[in-house]
Amino acid sequence: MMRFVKGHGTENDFVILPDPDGALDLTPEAVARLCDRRAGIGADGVLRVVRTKAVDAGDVEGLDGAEWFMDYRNADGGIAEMCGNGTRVFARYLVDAGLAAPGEWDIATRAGLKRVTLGASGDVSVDMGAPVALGVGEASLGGAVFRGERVSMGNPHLACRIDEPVSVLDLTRGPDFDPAVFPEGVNVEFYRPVGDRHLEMRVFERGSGETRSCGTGTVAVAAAAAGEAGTGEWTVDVPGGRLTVTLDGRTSHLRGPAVLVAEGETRPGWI
Ligand SMILES: N[C@@H](CCC[C@H](N)C(=O)O)C(=O)O
Repeated sequence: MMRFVKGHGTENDFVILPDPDGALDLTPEAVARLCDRRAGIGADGVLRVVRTKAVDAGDVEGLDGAEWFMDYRNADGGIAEMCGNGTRVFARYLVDAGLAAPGEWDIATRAGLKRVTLGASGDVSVDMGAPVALGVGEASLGGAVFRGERVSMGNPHLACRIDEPVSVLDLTRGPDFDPAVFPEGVNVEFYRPVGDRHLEMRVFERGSGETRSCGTGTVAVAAAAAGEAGTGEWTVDVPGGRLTVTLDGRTSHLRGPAVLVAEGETRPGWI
């Protein structure tokens, strides 16, 4: 039996598993079953909520500055370094559960400490760190080749600018890419400018398929659209809503809604 909370950030949805002492043996198979939209609870990923001192986060240093570690898993059970919407929903959960106070504090992730800012309700903002531009790359979809900017947000992205509305894309199948260029896989974003510092975006996420939003992806496309010296506030419309990205040349911030919608328990023996 497992206690869970369900939440989302601009419809990028998560099963949240409170596991303060790290007692849960969370296998990839269990994650995939939880995220299954027909036979499980259904989600783009899992956020295990565990005390930093109760986990071994590999070679990531400096995490003990944060009480809570976000153990993020993709819907296919795979591990990802970072999830922008996940950190926002994770922070909302901690405040809602009385495990942290509204304000400003760090969450430990596999991509290092991420500082969140939130009130007792409303939007959650997270300092996502500096987007790292890695040069051009390409992916193909439905026989067409899309060139874009490779960007690391701790996790890998390919941000492809397109000229037509993003709604025309068929993302029922994922883009193909060269595994020699993206040995860890890649999250592929398609974006189009629709106004002044205003973009629309769709994404095909590594390990989850098309999702209705991706926080690291929105920062990656804002950074790609802004170019090298770009700073300022960007609005990014995704199928699940609207996110705001602020670039200041040193770091990036992601702001938007984070909502908890349900809680419950899995049936004994199911997982
Ligand atoms: N939706 C997330 C990103 C989740 C991880 C991604 N699928 C990966 O494998 O890198 C976000 O909001 O950033």
